[in-house]
Amino acid sequence: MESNRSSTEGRRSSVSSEGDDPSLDNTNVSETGSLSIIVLGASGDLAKKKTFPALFNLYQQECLTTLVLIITSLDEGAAPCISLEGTTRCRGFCGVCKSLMGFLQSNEVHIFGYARTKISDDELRDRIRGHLLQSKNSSSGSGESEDAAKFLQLVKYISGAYDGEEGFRLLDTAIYEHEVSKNTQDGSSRRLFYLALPPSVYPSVCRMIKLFCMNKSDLGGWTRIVVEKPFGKDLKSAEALSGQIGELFGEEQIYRIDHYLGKELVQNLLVLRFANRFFYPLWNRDNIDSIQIVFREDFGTEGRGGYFDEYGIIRDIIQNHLIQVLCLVAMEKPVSLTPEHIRDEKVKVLQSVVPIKDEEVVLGQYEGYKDDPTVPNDSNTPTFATVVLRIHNERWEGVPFVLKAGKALNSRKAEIRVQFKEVPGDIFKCKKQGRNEFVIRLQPSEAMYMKLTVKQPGLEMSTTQSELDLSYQQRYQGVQIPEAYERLILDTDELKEAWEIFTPMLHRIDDGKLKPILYKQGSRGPVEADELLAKAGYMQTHGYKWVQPNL
Ligand SMILES: NC(=O)C1=CN([C@@H]2O[C@H](COP(=O)(O)OP(=O)(O)OC[C@H]3O[C@@H](n4cnc5c(N)ncnc54)[C@H](OP(=O)(O)O)[C@@H]3O)[C@@H](O)[C@H]2O)C=CC1
Ligand SMILES: O=C1O[C@H](COP(=O)(O)O)[C@@H](O)[C@H](O)[C@H]1O
Repeated sequence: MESNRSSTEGRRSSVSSEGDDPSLDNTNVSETGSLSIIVLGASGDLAKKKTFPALFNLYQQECLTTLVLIITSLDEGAAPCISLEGTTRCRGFCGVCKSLMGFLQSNEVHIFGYARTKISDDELRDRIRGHLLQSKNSSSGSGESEDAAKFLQLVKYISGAYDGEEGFRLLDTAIYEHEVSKNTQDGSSRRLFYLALPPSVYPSVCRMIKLFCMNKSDLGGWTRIVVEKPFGKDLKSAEALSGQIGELFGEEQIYRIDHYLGKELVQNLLVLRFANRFFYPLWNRDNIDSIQIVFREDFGTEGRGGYFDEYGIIRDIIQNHLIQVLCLVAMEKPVSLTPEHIRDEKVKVLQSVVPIKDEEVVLGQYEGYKDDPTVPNDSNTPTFATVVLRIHNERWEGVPFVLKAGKALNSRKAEIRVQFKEVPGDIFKCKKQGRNEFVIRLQPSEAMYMKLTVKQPGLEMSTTQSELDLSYQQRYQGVQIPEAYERLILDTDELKEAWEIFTPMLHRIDDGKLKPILYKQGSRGPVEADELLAKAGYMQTHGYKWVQPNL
C-alpha cells in the first residue's frame, strides 16, 4: 500500500512521475471556473442520508465549495481546514481557503448523481428532498424549502453501469456541457468524483472515470476521487485496491474518507487532551481502568443487506470509525497539528496493539437479519461485535480498550466512556456509588460529562453520584454543529495498520471459525458481550442515569 509518509513531497514527486498528464498536476491550478461534484451510487443510502444533505448544508451556508477547499488544504499539507466555525459562513481559516474566499460562486457548481437504478432527475430529487429538510442543521421553515428547491435544481441524474462505456460517456457529456456553459475565459474545470459505493466496484468505476470522464486539459483544473470506507476487505485486498487505483490516479488525486473523524466531538479530542491541564496527569494506566468506544444503532441494515453482508460490522464500523477514535484517545501528543505529525502518533498506537484473542471477542447477529432477500440464508456475518484491544506501551499497558458496535439495538448512540480506577483508601465507601467516569457523547446530543461522587445535599453525610456536564445544545445555543460529511480526512498508513489488527480475526469469521450469537432486535446485543465487558474490569454504576439537561 502506498505510504503517505512524506505526504506533500510524495505527492509532488508522484505528479512528475506521471508524465505530462495535466489533470494530475495540482501544483498550479486555478481554483476558479466550474466545479462538478459527481456522486456515484446516488441511489444509495449514504448518498441520500449523508452526502446530499451535507452538500445542501454547505450550499445553504454559501460555501458549497468547502468540501473542495478542505481537500485542497490537505493537498497543501496544511492542517485540516475547520472552516465553518460552528456558525454560518466559511471563515477561511487555512491559507488555501483564504486565497479562494470570494472567488468561487455557488453558481459555478453543479452536482451529478450517477447509479444503475433507472430514475429521472426528479425522482432522484424526490428521494433526497426529505433528507435535506430533516438534516440536523435545518430549521425547516419556508426559506428552507425554497433553498432545498434551488439546491435540487443543481442536481442532475444519469443512469448507467459501473463498468460500461455508455453511461460514463453520457456522464462526461453532461459534465462537459455544464463546464462550457459556466466557464469564463480563464476559468478551469474541476471534477470531484465521490464514490458512495461498495468498495468492490471502486476499480471498475475508477477505470471508467480515467477512460471517459477526466477533466478536459484545454480547460485546466483537476480531477479528484473521493472513496469511502471500508477500503478493501482485509490487508491484502486493501493493498490490491490501492495498487489498482494507484495505477490510474496519483496519490494527490485520491481522498479516503472516514466521516467519524469529522464529528465535532471527535475533532475536539485533541484539544481536550492536549490543551487542558486537567486531563494530562490522569490520562494513563495509573488512573484509568478501562475505555469503551461504543457505536449503537437502533435500526438494522434496511435494504443495505447486499453491501453489508459482504462486509459485516467489523469492517463497516470498527476497523475504521472506532479505531480512528481509539487512536485519538490513546495517542501521544503530536509534535504539531500538521496531518503528518498527527498521523505519525496514530500509527504508533496502531502498531502497539497486540493480536486480538478469540476469547476477547463476542459477535452477534440480530434475529431477522437473514430475512432480507439479499442476505444468504447461511450468512455468518456479524451485525454486532465487542472486541477488546490491548495497547502494549508505557501509557496503556493493562488498560482494556473495548470497542463495541451493533445494529438493531435498543438505542442509537456513539460515545467514549473512560472509567477511572477506584479511589485508594476510600473513607466514604464510594464503591456503592460507582467509579468516576468521563463520557464523551459523540451523538446524538453532543456532550461531555464527568460522573463524580458528591455529598448528597441535605443534613446527612452520605454520597451520591452526580455529574459535571457540558451539553453542547445547552452551552452553545444557536450554534450550528457541522455534519461530519462537511469535513474530510484519512491516511493510508493508518489504514494499513488498522487492517493488520483486524485481518486475522476477520479471516476466522469468514472461515466460519468464529460465529455470531443471535440477539433480539431492540436489545443490548448478546448478554455474552456484557459478560466480556465485566471480565475486562468494567463496573456499571447502578441507579445512575445521565439525563440531558433542559434548555
Ligand atoms: N450508509 C451510510 O450511512 C454510510 C455508508 N458508507 C459507505 O458508503 C458506501 C456505500 O454505502 P451505502 O450507500 O450505505 O450502500 P448501498 O447499499 O445503499 O449502496 C449504494 C449504491 O451502490 C449500488 N450498489 C449496491 N450494491 C452494489 C453492488 N454489489 N455492486 C454494484 N453496485 C452496488 C446501488 O446503486 P445502483 O444499484 O442504483 O447502481 C446502491 O444504491 C459503503 O462503502 C459504505 O461503507 C460510509 C458512511 C456512512
Ligand atoms: O459508515 C457507516 O456509518 C453509518 C452511521 O453513521 P452515523 O454518522 O450516522 O453514526 C452506518 O449506519 C453505516 O452502516 C456505516 O456504513
